[in-house]
Order: sequence, then C-alpha cells, then structure tokens
Amino acid sequence: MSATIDDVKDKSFDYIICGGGTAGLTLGARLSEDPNTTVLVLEAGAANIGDMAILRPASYGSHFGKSEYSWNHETTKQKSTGDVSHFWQRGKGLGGSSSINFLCWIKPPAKEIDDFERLGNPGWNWKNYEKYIHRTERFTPPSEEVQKTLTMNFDNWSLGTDGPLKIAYPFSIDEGELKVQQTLINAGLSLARRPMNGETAGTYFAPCTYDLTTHTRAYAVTAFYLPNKDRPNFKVLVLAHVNRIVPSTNNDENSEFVAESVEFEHYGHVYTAHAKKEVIVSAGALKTPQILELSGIGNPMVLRKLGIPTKVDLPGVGSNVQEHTLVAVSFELKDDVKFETLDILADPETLRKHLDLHGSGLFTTGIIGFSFATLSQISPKADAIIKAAEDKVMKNANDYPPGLLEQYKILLDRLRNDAGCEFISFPGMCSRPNPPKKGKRYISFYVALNYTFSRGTIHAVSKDPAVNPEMDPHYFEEEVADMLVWIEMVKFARNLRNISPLKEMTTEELNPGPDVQTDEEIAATVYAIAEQAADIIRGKYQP
Ligand SMILES: Cc1cc2nc3c(=O)[nH]c(=O)nc-3n(C[C@H](O)[C@H](O)[C@H](O)COP(=O)(O)OP(=O)(O)OC[C@H]3O[C@@H](n4cnc5c(N)ncnc54)[C@H](O)[C@@H]3O)c2cc1C
Repeated sequence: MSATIDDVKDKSFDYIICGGGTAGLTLGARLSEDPNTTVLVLEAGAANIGDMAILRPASYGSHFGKSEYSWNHETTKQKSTGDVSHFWQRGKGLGGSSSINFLCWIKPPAKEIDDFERLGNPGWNWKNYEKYIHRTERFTPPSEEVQKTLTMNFDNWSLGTDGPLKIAYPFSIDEGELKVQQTLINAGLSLARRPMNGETAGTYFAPCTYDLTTHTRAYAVTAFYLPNKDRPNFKVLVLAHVNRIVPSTNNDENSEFVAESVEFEHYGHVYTAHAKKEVIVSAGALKTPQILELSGIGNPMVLRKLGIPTKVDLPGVGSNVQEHTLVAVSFELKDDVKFETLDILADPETLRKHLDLHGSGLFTTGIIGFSFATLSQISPKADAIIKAAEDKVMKNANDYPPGLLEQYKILLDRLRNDAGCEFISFPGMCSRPNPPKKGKRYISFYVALNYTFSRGTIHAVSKDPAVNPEMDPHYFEEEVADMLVWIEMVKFARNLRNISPLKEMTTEELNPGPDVQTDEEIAATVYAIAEQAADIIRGKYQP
C-alpha cells in the first residue's frame, strides 16, 4: 500500500526493496503474495500514477530531460566520441524505466541466457527464464484480419496468457511497416523462427507492453503495483531516496555483513527502516553501485578514495558496464507513398488532433519492426573483423581482470555464430546530424550493438548520496570489435534504401547523409551521434 513516513520510519519489515522500478515492484508484488511476509519498497521518484505522459503509448523520448520522470544522468566525456559527454536517461518514479521505455516486448536468444549459467551462476538459464516470463505475460494476439494484412503467423510462438503484464500489438499499425519488413527479408534476414521463445535470429514484428482495452502503456505499476496496492503487508514509499544499507551493530571488519536497516532521505530528512530478513537493492544498473559503495560494499580502492571503510571486498561493484549503444539512419519517403509516420506530428495542429484521438491515431502506434543478424550476414568483412578481434583478445589475455577473458571467449563465439547485429525500424525521423525537411516524412533504422567488448565503470565520487556517481562507459575503446562491427552495421542499414520495396518508397538518405562515404567518415559521424538519436524525438513529436 502507498505508505506515509509514519508507516515506515523505525518500523521493521521482512524485506526492504531499494528502488521501485521494473525489478523492485515485480519482486515486491511476488514476495507480498504471502500475507505473513511484510515488504517495504523505497522509491526515490514520485508515484506519477495516472499520468498521461507515461500512459500514452507512443510518447517516446518525451520524458527525457524532465526530472519528474528521468534521472538525466550524464556520462564523463568520452575520448572516442570527440570528448563529449552523453545523456543517459533512466526512469525515476514508480515503475522506473518501464514508465519511460519504448514499450517493445522483445526477448533474448536462449543461448545468451544460458551463458549466465555457463559463467558460474547456477539456475540462471533459459528454462527458468521462460518459466517466469510466461508467468508475467498476458498476451492477446491481434485480430485475424490484422494477422492476415500483416502476414503474421503465431503458430510456433508461445507466450503466457494469464500473467499480470498486458502484452499486445499496438492498436494502429501502418501497412508501410510490412513493406519495411519485406525489405529486410529481401536483404537476406528471413523471418525469425520463434523470436518469443529463444530463437530470435531474423526479422519479426514484436508486440508491446500495451493495454488494448484502455490503449495505454502496460508497465510495472499497472502489472505489479496497482493490483496489489491494498495488501496490508505491501508498503511502498515514494520520494524516498536510499542512501545506504546499515549493517548490524556488532559488524566489524572481519565479521559477515548483515544488512540490518536502510537509511533513506524523504523530504530533506534522513530516516531508517529495519529489515528482519533481507535488503534487496534494485535501483537499476546505474544507481545500484552507489548504494552499495556508500554502504562499504565494493572495490577497496574505490572505497578508500571516498573515505569509506570496506565492509565487503567486492571488486566487481560498478565495473563491467556495457551500454546498448544505438544510432539511427533515416531515409526520406516519397510524397506519394502512403505511410503515416510520426513526422506528421511536427505540425502543431496535427499533434493536437492526434492527442485528442485517444484510442486511435499515431499515439497508439508502436515500434514493432525488429531484425537480428549475424555479422557474416551483413558484412563481407566479417571473417577479417572476427579474426582481428580474436587476435587482440588472445594478445591481451593475461591483462584482463578476473572473469573478463571468459566473457570475451563467449562474445567471440557469438560474433562468429550468433545474431547480435540489431536493426529496429522506426516510423519517423530520429537521427543526426541533418534536421528533417519541413513537411517530409521519413523511415529510420536504429542500428544497435549487442555484443559490446568495451567495458565501463560507475562509481560513487562522494560520500554524499545526493552527488551523482561518475559514469564512464569507455565507449568504443575496444575499437576492433565494437567500432568495426558498428561501421559494417551502419553500411548495411544504409544499403536498405537500394532494396525493394524500400527502394521504390524513398527519395534520399537524410542521415548520416551523402557527405559520409568512407569508413573513417562513418566512424567520425557515429562518434558524434552515438546515443543521441532518441533525444531527437523529444520536442519534435511530443507535447
Ligand atoms: C529510454 C529507455 C527505453 C527503453 N526501451 C525498452 C524497450 O522498448 N523494451 C525493453 O525491454 N526495455 C527497454 N528499456 C530497458 C528497460 O526499461 C530496463 O532494462 C528495465 O526497466 C530495468 O529495470 P530495473 O528494475 O533494473 O531498473 P529501473 O526500472 O530503472 O528501476 C530502478 C528504480 O530505482 C529507483 N532508484 C534509483 N536510485 C534510487 C535510490 N537511491 N533510492 C531509491 N530508489 C532509487 C529509480 O528511480 C527507479 O525507479 C529501455 C530503457 C530506457 C531508459
């Protein structure tokens, strides 16, 4: 139940969950199924319940830069991207990033989930993943008419139908999407076999976290918080920023760390709540390391700099950071092509009209076109790049921190055999550096790197919990594997304009644009535009 500070301060709970995002609310709902188990969730952001800016489905990017929805983190300046820093948006508020994400319901390859277990984490395998994800899903397939129009076939697919999270295809799907999909198939990326069941290689239309009855976003709040909020044993306190975990008082340097309570800040005052069983830190990948480090859990070298005594020597905290980097390529559509893209919302009157069209119109569309390819499917240079990456890894094998060589071996195997080159079609312009032309419509392809070799860090830089941690992704520092693959992916996406039916639908490439031709020029452009694509959507299509 939504809690007040009096329900929480100095009170004891079986479990305290730090961070009420996707993972935190899911876990809170699950643990509190047992009426004898008390659960407290502490969330730094606001509740934002019923806020149309969150609920309106195709509101991608509209939350970016707004502190009521997003943390607006900024990375350190990146040498490889021209000494600039990059904005990292993450959801702030109940539901976390599930309240601002792009609603796409896609799944990883089974093999990649099994790799967690192969790296020494028993139970972290596809079989378990699928069991629990089916429990989460409530999938409604599209009508037979839509299936026929979009040549969809779900015979092989298996999704859960009784879970709390509503999964569906968005209400409005333009038939232009089918032509885009056909282009990718004609480019050699045939239909994926069972993309919801671990066989993701190829092209497919993905469903969204979308409530078909209300035409609103389905997310951690609608699936896990609202249906359970009246349980007396489930308390959720918002605007509660967790500072640190406090161990039991008899804790000294040599004894085991036992989490006894959680210190948090609420409206400028610091309070504690006590945990009888466990404290779970689920503040997202970017903020979790800070809570651990301020609690004395982490790399002693980092903690020493902060003046915090090491309680648990855990060097992995805040290391091994990998970013799902993306960049977009955009093509201008011919004026006579029928395809209602988000570009038309640039006109204020059209925007107003579509905002009023609740239950239809462009805000009930979604990002549905996905393709996953192997490097050899998209580039004649695949063998040479993989060989160069292997040589580099073997040359430096003795210098890697523990566990990294094992990860790299798996990544090299994936680079050779698996479909890690991701292409996402986007109905509209979402790229840099060239601005859209007035009155024109665009089709874009996000190019996303899934097998990242560069490794970054996120560490607290002050004892003060209000000071943001330092986030350094080390973008493209592993030049061979990351940059060369990236360049080949951009080239593949650019070439889609020469393939039917897109060839007949488009006039010219807007971005990266005709001035960018050589590999060096592509590299220079992607340096400048990496990670900024989504930023473009903001302010152009949104209220
Ligand atoms: C812009 C964007 C688009 C995305 N699009 C998609 C998509 O289309 N499909 C998809 O599958 N995935 C997408 N993702 C990723 C997906 O949303 C995340 O992987 C997922 O939400 C992560 O869940 P989490 O629980 O780990 O973190 P989050 O959901 O981010 O939750 C962390 C929570 O902890 C809170 N918190 C942080 N620090 C503290 C603190 N000190 N004290 C208390 N609370 C704290 C935060 O406010 C937040 O609510 C997207 C992510 C973003 C940012």
